This record gives sequence, C-alpha cells and structure tokens, in this order.
Amino acid sequence: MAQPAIRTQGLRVDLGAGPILHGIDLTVPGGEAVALLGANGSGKSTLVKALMGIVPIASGRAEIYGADVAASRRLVPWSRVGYVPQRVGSTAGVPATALEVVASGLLANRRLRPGRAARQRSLAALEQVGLLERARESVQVFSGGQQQRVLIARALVRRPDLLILDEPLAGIDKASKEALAGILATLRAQGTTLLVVLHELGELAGLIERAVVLRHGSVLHDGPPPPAAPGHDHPGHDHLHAHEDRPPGHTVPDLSSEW
Ligand SMILES: Nc1ncnc2c1ncn2[C@@H]1O[C@H](COP(=O)(O)OP(=O)(O)OP(=O)(O)O)[C@@H](O)[C@H]1O
Repeated sequence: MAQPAIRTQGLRVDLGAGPILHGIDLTVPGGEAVALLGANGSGKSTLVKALMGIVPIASGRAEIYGADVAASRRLVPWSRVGYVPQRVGSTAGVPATALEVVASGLLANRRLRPGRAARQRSLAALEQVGLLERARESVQVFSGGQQQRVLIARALVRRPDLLILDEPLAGIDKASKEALAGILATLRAQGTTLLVVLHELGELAGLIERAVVLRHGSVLHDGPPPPAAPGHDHPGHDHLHAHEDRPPGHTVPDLSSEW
C-alpha cells in the first residue's frame, strides 16, 4: 500500500520553556486536502515546522512518505515536498526578480546553481500562478497577494506531490485569495496532497475535505470541517451541506470558538 504523505505518532515538540505539541497523531493519505485550524498559538505552525524538520522533535515520530524526518533526514524525499512558509516580509528588501525567487526553489543543499532546465520550469511555475508576464520584475514592487503567489510558484517549481502552506490567505486582498483558491483547486484535481494552515476556511471552503483543529498543542477535532464562527467572512455552510448524506449520528461539532 502507498505510504501516507504525512504521518505523525505521539509527536511532541518542546520550544522555550515547555511543550508546545503534546503527542499529535495525524495521518494524511496521498491526495487529501486537509486544513489545519486552531486559535493563535495553538501550535499549527510548529506542527508544520516539525514536519519540515525545522524544529526539533522531543519524542514521537514525524514521517514524510514513510521517512522519519528526525532520524533519517537525508532519506526524506524533499523533492516531492513544496513548503510555503508564513509570509513575514520574506521578500521585503530583497532585490530579486520573481523569476529569481522562483528558481531558488530548485536549489538543492549542495548545489548553488540551479540546473539548465530551471529557467523553463520557473517560468512554467510563474505561469501557473498567473505571473508569467511579470517574471523579470522585482518582487519588491509586488502587492502582498502577488508576493504570496511568487512564494507558491517557488514551491510549485519542484512539482511537489505534497504541498504544505502556512496561512497562505493571510493579509492578501480578496482577488488574490480567489486566485489562490483556483490554483489550489487545480493542484488538488491533479492529485497533489494539500496541508493548509488557516484561520478560517474562507475561499478554500469548497476545497477542504478534512479539518484538523488544534487546541493548546493537541488535536481537538479531526474530521469534516466545522462551521465557521458567526461573523466570519465566509462561513463554510456550502461545504457542510455537501455532507448531508453522511450516516445518521455523524455530526459536525461546533468548534467555532477555536479559531
Ligand atoms: N521558537 C519558539 N520558542 C518558544 N516558544 C515558541 C517558539 N515558536 C513558537 N512558540 C510558542 O509556541 C506556541 C505555538 O506557536 P505556533 O506559531 O505554532 O502557533 P500557531 O497556531 O501557528 O499560531 P498563529 O496562528 O498565531 O500563527 C505559541 O505559544 C508560541 O508562542
């Protein structure tokens, strides 16, 4: 049977004074689109960073396509994984063109110059996010949404089977959110596994089939996406209606206060 894209067992991460993640068990089979939800500080980014081998694992396991991220980092098929970190001015002040930022996604550990095909692949990735025409412009002049699309192209240039995005909708305008939702829907249709950290499902409500909600570093809910809190921009009602054919007794808990 195919290895799941992601598997954690009893994953614990300690940062600073104490534990941040307490024994997370999570399996994401290939092809799923999963949202990671939870209030600020619940541990979403830390979980993603543990999967990416960025923060140390105190105990338990985290596997990407069956390879233990902590024990055998070099055996992890990183070329199959695209990662879009939380956008914290990651392009601000860097005098790079969109093409250069995207091509940097192909840099391997020991190879400083991307291979020959890099340019074509980078242009193709920029086309996927609708920025081909702007490939040679400095990313400094781009809007927040356009910068986010460049960072997504940087992940896509690897042609990943698994794409992990940390808050891709944060701080960008509605048109960019919709454009992003379209890009992710296409990837999903092509079979790409998606793990997306979100504060609310918003524009991605129609795409997400499973929600994992964290609270204080533990999994509070793992199943159908819960309804959004009243007053949120874009409640996930449409998506939830699609689940009306679930067997009696299969209820979606109200977790709206959690994120
Ligand atoms: N390097 C660190 N050192 C100490 N504590 C940390 C570190 N990184 C994160 N934390 C703490 O771990 C907890 C979880 O943080 P994390 O960024 O994973 O939460 P989050 O759910 O992604 O939140 P947000 O939605 O605000 O991004 C927070 O209390 C945070 O202060």
